[in-house]
Amino acid sequence: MKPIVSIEHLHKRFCKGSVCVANEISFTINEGEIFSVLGRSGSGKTTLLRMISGLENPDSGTICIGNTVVYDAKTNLPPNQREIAIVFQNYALLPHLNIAQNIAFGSKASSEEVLHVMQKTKIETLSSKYPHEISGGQQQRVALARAILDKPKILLLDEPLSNIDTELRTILRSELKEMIKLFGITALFITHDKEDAFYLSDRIAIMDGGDLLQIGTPKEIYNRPNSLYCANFLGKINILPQRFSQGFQKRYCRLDAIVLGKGFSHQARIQAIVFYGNFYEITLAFEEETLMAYSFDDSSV
Ligand SMILES: Nc1ncnc2c1ncn2[C@@H]1O[C@H](COP(=O)(O)OP(=O)(O)OP(=O)(O)O)[C@@H](O)[C@H]1O
Repeated sequence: MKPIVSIEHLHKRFCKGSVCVANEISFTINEGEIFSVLGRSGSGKTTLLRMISGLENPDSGTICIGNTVVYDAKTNLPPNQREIAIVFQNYALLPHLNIAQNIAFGSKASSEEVLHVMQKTKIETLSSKYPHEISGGQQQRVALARAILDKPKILLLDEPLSNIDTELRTILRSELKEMIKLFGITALFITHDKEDAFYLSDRIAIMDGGDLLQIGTPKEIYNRPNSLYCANFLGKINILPQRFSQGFQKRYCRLDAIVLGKGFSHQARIQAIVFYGNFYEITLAFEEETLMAYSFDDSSV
């Protein structure tokens, strides 16, 4: 796999050194990959994206995009020389320009290339409309068309699905993935939403307090979290008491890893049952501890 973005030992502190937002971060993003940085608010995701794009200066480290060093101790290329494109949360379309003008704005692309990208993103019929006259989904496609027109090496997506209601979000998310894969774009997606990250990503990096805690495929980080923080962050877990952890390699396990009624031979009192529609969440009380499990089977509840 060919790395398109390589970050080495990226370091950044704010507020005269008191807030660390990037702590010696190193990772690569491969060609054609959707790579997500997932973390809680304030974990440093946006600052990382801003440093890659050249909108924020790191304190130290190296950033390479394609074969070009865009930042190191001696280099600091401005955003327009980094071969990047950014899609912001609100899409940042210019209200006084029509859709075709919005897409072509600031680009050296020919009118044929603008038309081609509009056809590919299925927005050619919106050409003379203005941003306020089109839907949220169409706005996303316009923002994407504008971003990919100049064939950036990396597309940076800064929480584009935030503040959108659940129903539309699901549609936009699937369109976003379809478009990115259709154009073979390499993308860095910043998000605090686990479901979005799982849906969109080839690999996910979990970030907290300026640290990159774990990088892996969605399955790897869900099934083999490398810390209690990552395990907890991605879904509910049980921290296993010693007597249950016999036979398990791990100290903790996910609720869906416990199958009730099949060889589960410990005496327990059912403390709570919560019905979630397609499954139950059951809290079992033992003598000294509680354990939570999911059941997808009405007969065991
Ligand atoms: N220009 C700045 N000056 C001082 N502190 C800043 C600055 N920008 C960000 N911070 C602080 O750095 C930390 C990380 O901010 P950042 O916006 O990168 O986090 P985030 O994970 O993207 O959060 P969110 O999802 O809320 O945007 C926060 O504590 C924030 O208050």
